[in-house]
Amino acid sequence: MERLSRHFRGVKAVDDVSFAVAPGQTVALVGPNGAGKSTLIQLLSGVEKPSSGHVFLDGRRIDGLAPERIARLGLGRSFQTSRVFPALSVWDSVMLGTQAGLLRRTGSARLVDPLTEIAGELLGLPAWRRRRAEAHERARAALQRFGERLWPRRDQPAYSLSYANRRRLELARVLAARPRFVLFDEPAAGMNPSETAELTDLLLALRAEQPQLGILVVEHKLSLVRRIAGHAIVLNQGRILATGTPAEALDHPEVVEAYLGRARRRPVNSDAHLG
Ligand SMILES: Nc1ncnc2c1ncn2[C@@H]1O[C@H](COP(=O)(O)OP(=O)(O)OP(=O)(O)O)[C@@H](O)[C@H]1O
Repeated sequence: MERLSRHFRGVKAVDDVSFAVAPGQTVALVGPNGAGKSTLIQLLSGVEKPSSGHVFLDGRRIDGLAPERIARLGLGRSFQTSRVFPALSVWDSVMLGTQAGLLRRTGSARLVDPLTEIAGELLGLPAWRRRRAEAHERARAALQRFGERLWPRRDQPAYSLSYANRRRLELARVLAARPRFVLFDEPAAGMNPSETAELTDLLLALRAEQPQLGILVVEHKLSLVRRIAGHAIVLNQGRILATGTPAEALDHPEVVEAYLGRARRRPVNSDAHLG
């Protein structure tokens, strides 16, 4: 993103921010409440439009595009609160997630064309059967990534899942699209320390399996940030306050002074909560 800003009636939520995430890089975005992290994710995923500045994906400007178009170009995102429909089954929720990835390949202009879908299903067209088999495979892989957490519950409605499993389902939905870049908005929010450690291991495994995946993760839990991110960016009042390795950025004197006063008195590897 280049000189990206978003102002809301005088509030500079994001103010002249520029940085890049390369394929294979994991970047953490941290900062206190109200720093502008969520607004930045909204801008990158097309939900909000910038007041000024640009967003590029593979050198192509995407800041004017609709969110579903951006998703189809290979930029997936999770939401702070799960976006899966409560009444849908776990399986159907993840099947929905497969659509962006499959349509990216076919280049279809629409997310789902209902008439084609119905005709394909009724007639059992070969192309439709292939696409469906591929969607099944992606959904299965995305759910099984979470071990026994989601797969045995695939026929249950999403509302019956525990809180942590609903968060996992949100990530499975994103990963089922096989994005090339992902934006994770507080994936560990509300998780206890052992759930957070499990999620950290899962993200490390994901990175090992997909070494070209670019990840931008907003997270308050510094234990996760320190383990998975190669690079950290600290935002404060919409602007970049510090960047570097997580150790450099988080231990930067200004950051420590402003936000980690409490955490500094705790062991360094504690699950300090920034903000
Ligand atoms: N739609 C909006 N209208 C007006 N102000 C907004 C809007 N969205 C965000 N803001 C303001 O922009 C600033 C940045 O908010 P944002 O939610 O991006 O911060 P954040 O770093 O994600 O915080 P948190 O960690 O609490 O999620 C805040 O002052 C917020 O009140």
